Amino acid sequence: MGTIETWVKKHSLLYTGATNHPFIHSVRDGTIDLSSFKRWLGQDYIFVRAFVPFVASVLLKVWKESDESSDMEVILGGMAALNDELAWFKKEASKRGVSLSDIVPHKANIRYCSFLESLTSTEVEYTVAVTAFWAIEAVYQDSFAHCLEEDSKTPAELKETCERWGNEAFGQYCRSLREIANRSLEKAPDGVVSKAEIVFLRVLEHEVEFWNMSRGET
Ligand SMILES: Cc1ncc(CNC=O)c(N)n1
Repeated sequence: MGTIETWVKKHSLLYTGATNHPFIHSVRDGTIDLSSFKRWLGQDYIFVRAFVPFVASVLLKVWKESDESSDMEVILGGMAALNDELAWFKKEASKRGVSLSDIVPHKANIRYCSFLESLTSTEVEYTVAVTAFWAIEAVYQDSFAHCLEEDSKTPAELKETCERWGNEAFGQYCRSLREIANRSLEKAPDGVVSKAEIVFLRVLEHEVEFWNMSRGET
């Protein structure tokens, strides 16, 4: 078992809080209201726009710090997928009558985006950044995969959204990121491993806050 799997077990309460949030339950059982979904959509578009430069910073670190050449391809693949994703947000927003240019970022979103920006610093080690990258992607994969399970009652018009992150290919990509993070953590000094664990926990907290915000609770 890798370090990441150990941390997911050790912090299972928080991990489950982020991946089995009431927002996701409401998608899964079909009780979500349209206003929450639209709020999530607009805010997540803003988040993803901040996520792109974060991934760019990970790409820079992989080039400078990683000794495994396949790492770059996985991260570059993730980056390329974000181009598609931004186009999807625009299409989805226009379909639902959400004007993306008028979205005001919520406080929880601003805090999360600032946290991402802090991780772009050259002072932040590749190991720490790639752990955060894995965690951010994994929370969405696990969350939306729940909405596609056999017994889920996800409304037909939300299936496409859930498939975006809940699909098997995205699951495989997350496992590749986890392997990359695990291998990097294995070689890292204790101080860096401790920092990565804290960053992992911060990501989970921000994700919980993001779902809370999407429910209109903050
Ligand atoms: C708040 C949040 N966390 C993770 C993701 C998934 N990564 C890229 O799309 C996302 N879109 N939004």
